[in-house]
Amino acid sequence: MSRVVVSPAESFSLNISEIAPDKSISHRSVMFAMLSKGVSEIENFLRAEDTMNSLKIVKNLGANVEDDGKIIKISSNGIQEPFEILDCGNSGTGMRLFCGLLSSANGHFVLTGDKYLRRRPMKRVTEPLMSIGAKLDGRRNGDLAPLSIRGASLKAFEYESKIASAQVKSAMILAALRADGVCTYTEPELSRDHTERMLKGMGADIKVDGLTTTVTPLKELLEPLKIRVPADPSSAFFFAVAAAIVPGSEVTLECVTLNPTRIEAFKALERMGADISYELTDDRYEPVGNIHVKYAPLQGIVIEENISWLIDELPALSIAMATAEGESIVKNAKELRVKESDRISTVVEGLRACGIEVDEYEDGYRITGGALKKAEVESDGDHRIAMSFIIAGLKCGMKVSDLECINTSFPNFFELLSKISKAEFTE
Ligand SMILES: O=C(O)C1=C[C@@H](OP(=O)(O)O)[C@@H](O)[C@H](O)C1
Ligand SMILES: C=C(OP(=O)(O)O)C(=O)O
Repeated sequence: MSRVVVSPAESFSLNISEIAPDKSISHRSVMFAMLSKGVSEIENFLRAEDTMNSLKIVKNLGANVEDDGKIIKISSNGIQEPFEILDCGNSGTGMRLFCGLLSSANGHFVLTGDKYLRRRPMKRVTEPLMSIGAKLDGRRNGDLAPLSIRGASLKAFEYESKIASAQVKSAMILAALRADGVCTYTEPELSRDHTERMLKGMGADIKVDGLTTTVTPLKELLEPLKIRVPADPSSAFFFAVAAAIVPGSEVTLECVTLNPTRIEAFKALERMGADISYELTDDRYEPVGNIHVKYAPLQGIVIEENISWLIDELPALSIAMATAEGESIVKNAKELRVKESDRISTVVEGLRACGIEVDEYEDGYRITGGALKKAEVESDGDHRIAMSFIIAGLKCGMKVSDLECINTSFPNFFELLSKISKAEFTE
């Protein structure tokens, strides 16, 4: 299944309750279980490559994992030095958060990943961690994986980050839990806050005041985590765009996290004209609920603030922008260049292949909405690019190649797509 030809869709009306579970929360759930004194129970864990790699790493670090296929139970007697190299696969979240978790653990650890992850910058975590005493190294002076970590004693810190990154923030919060005094971390814009919510829910002393998070190191192990992972808004968003661009369509996306740091792309789609409503159904670690999206003609939009709140959805949003009336601009989104692919280049090249006028900037792009035409697009090994252009195919037909990457975050994507469109696979 390395290439797919997608046919244009007729109007559809769907309820989807099987959107892939949240990737950010799934990674964190298995890592944080290692900081607790009892048995953590994780229901609806994302069984995709990125998060299964994190689960495997947690096992290699000595956790006791029982999995009946529905609930994963994890208990730990503390992090053990592993016999294996720890392979994070394609996952930036996995690699960067493990750096924070392992920096203070007893032993030697080697983290690696696939060829895409091994080209992504790691200095953003290795540098601040090393500044508080962590012993890390990697290719290009600690910027590129494979990374090695020798656990060490960490000093208390007051760190001001220049980038709004939940991965960096989470790595530093995990380090702070084992530091020798109270720590503060300040970010330039609020990034997704699952780490703070989940660790607080487990009893950690974490206070958030605007952009500053204060962490008091653990005096004892945390309470076990008992969580049902909600659906991932970043995965749900592909089907939101599908409903927003196929005239006469509507979709209800069930049990999605409604965390405000995660649903900004839905808000942007709403500002473009789509008819969107939200219904809260649960609120434990996270607000969770249903999102209803109904087609309406779209207008262009400018996106320049709170970029980290919709960074992963920008490729899919750019498909909506390409079908909208008028111009859309994305600015301040340089981070897109260091994701699984350089998502500014892959979006720009893909849309140009579909006949859309696009200007590329260092930190974003300008899209002039128009008639998308069928083209052949390569994903460059990037799941979000592959799924975004498949969704564009619902409008005009599309051939997309290099599809295996979709398994990193959304293994049942094609099963759900088949409810809307005919997809034919070729080698
Ligand atoms: O913390 C997380 O779970 C994530 C944070 C974001 O990355 P950055 O921290 O690099 O912005 C996001 O792009 C990634 O998909 C998941
Ligand atoms: C950027 C992403 O993930 P990660 O950084 O964890 O590889 C993503 O899923 O779009």
